[in-house]
Amino acid sequence: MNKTIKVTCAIILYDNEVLAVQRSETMKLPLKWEFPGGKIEEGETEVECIKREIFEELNIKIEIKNQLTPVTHEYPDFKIKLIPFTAEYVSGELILKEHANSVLVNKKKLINLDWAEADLPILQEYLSL
Ligand SMILES: Nc1nc2c([nH]c(=O)n2[C@H]2C[C@H](O)[C@@H](COP(=O)(O)OP(=O)(O)OP(=O)(O)O)O2)c(=O)[nH]1
Repeated sequence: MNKTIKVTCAIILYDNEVLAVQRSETMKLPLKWEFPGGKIEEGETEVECIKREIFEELNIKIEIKNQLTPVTHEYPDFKIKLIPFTAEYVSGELILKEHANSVLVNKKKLINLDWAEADLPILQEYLSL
């Protein structure tokens, strides 16, 4: 069995809207929408990971607010533990380094995007806050 990969992601508020990003055609889960983030590296805390990933992928700095409930999800060919944080934009110009697209969406409209499956419970929890 493959081992579970640990991934952090951030629900980033930017002028009262939430940032969602679309995976590129060449990534796993092509063209699915997700909260930006990535795999935890050895020796790194979850919070260090999410801040690093957001800067690497989007060129912005964020402030972490809260951790939401982690979700374990099995895709057909791999399994992840997705660890979500809420966050606020702090500084920097948004530059997409890896993703195909990004949108700022009103919280109530987030559900209309075609999300990576593992994100759905996270989205549900966030919408209930
Ligand atoms: N960053 C992020 N990844 C997510 C989310 N939901 C979800 O299922 N994932 C999956 C997609 C990826 O397989 C994995 C995150 O890894 P990554 O973004 O660092 O890796 P990657 O696309 O380069 O994947 P890989 O080809 O290296 O395996 O978690 C999410 O909301 N954010």
